[in-house]
Amino acid sequence: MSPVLQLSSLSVRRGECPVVDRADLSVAAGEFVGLLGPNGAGKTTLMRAILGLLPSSGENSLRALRPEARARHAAFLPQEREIAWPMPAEDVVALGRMPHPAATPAQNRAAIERAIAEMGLEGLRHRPATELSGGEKARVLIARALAQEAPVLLADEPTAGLDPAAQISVMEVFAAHARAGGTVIASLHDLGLAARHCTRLVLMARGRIVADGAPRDVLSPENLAEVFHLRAHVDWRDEGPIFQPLSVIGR
Ligand SMILES: Nc1ncnc2c1ncn2[C@@H]1O[C@H](COP(=O)(O)OP(=O)(O)OP(=O)(O)O)[C@@H](O)[C@H]1O
Repeated sequence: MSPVLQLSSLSVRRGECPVVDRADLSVAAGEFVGLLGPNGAGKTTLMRAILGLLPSSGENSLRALRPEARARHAAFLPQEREIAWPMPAEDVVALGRMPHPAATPAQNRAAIERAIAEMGLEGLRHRPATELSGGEKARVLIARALAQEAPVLLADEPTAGLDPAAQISVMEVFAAHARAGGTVIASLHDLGLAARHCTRLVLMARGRIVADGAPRDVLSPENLAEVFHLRAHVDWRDEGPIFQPLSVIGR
């Protein structure tokens, strides 16, 4: 299957330092990729570079698209959960339709309603978005990204600040998006959620991709120790892995 995103030797420099260092990545339709790595590993920088929000060198298939086409191809959930205007939550979700000027009102309404339902926002839709809690705002912004109906969804820490049930719901919505032929790349710090829901994990450390593959291979005891400085209990059960960080090592 041809990739929906292809990076070759993608690098981003901040001053003298490469903060993303020669990243090679090929992602196909149907994949739910968990982007992992400790704080400062380069996950946000990589996602922003993929979207053309930061200058980068190397090859990036999205860069070939004009900005309007890129916005239809890839939606982005930024790490910051800021909503500046006191507009109703459903109007924030509707902003996801901006890259679709040729869509009919019915198409727009259907996409907005789907996103509101997927994020369980029916009871919040008329509330001013600025008055919502942190987790509620996060769900509104995820719904905005879903309403964009882009085949590729890049989400920067989508589960941060969400209660456990909301975290699982978001991961299930993303997994369903991938099963329906979309592609999701989400940076995650919860290794258990990543192992349980993602089809593939990409592990970054100091700007480099150091492991890429099935959750069981990427979350090896060696990678947990060397990259995360963690000793953990991982039980790879049939119903899904159970992951428990136990202690910090070698730091
Ligand atoms: N504007 C900037 N100027 C200089 N260095 C920066 C800038 N933005 C980010 N960096 C550095 O780039 C590195 C990668 O940052 P990035 O935000 O991509 O990491 P991350 O993996 O997303 O981390 P986290 O898990 O903490 O969100 C970090 O060392 C960070 O300090």
